[in-house]
Amino acid sequence: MKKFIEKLHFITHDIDQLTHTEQAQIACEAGAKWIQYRCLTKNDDELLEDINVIAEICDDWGATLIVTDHIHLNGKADIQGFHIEDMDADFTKLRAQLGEAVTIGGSSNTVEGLIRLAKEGADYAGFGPFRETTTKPNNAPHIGIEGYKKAMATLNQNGITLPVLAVGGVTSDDIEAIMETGVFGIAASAAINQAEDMREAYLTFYDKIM
Ligand SMILES: Cc1ncc(COP(=O)(O)OP(=O)(O)O)c(N)n1
Ligand SMILES: Cc1nc(C(=O)O)sc1CCOP(=O)(O)O
Ligand SMILES: [Mg+2]
Repeated sequence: MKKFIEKLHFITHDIDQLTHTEQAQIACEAGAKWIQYRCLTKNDDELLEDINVIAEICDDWGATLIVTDHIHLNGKADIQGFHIEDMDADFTKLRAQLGEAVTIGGSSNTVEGLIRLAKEGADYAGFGPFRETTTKPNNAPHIGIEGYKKAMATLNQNGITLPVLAVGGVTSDDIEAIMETGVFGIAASAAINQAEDMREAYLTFYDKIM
């Protein structure tokens, strides 16, 4: 089932300045239509407490709520989908488990990984890191502008239309060049939620992507 996927995904994160719910509220008030709640530090009760508040915010503002991992919470709150961070996860099995209506996104560091995600029925994929990210430092090579261009050309040659989002260390200054590579959109966290004015930062991203 083809799903609507937004071009700009805002990812919440454990930061000192703002709670996850505050981040979702500010992003939605600024126009966000896609919130990925990424919290890997709380127990289920605490997660559901956050998720129920964020789901209401998303409902009020017409935004899609995606939860990172924690697929056991499916059906326990008004969650539209899950972003699976395990790059080895079997998406065919996940689809069977979660059903057609649930949006399922995956991550990859390679074009081969993107092709696998597409074949296994992922609804979208985060492809990164664009450059170094402090949100989840990792050792994967940076994709960079040329990497996105090459990957998108390969996907096109193979007739793969999976929506690919650039992720990892993206700032508003990068948006134009990234979007010119042919990726579908961008997912970002730190450049928005750690900006001096989060609302302003979200709006800058939004204006440049849309
Ligand atoms: C849209 C989107 N893309 C990528 C990620 C991060 O996923 P991943 O890099 O797999 O996660 P870590 O293992 O680095 O935590 C995301 N959350 N959303
Ligand atoms: C959770 C996560 N992992 C990423 C990776 O590239 O592995 S990017 C990312 C979230 C986005 O991060 P930013 O704060 O840099 O926008
Ligand atoms: Mg990562």
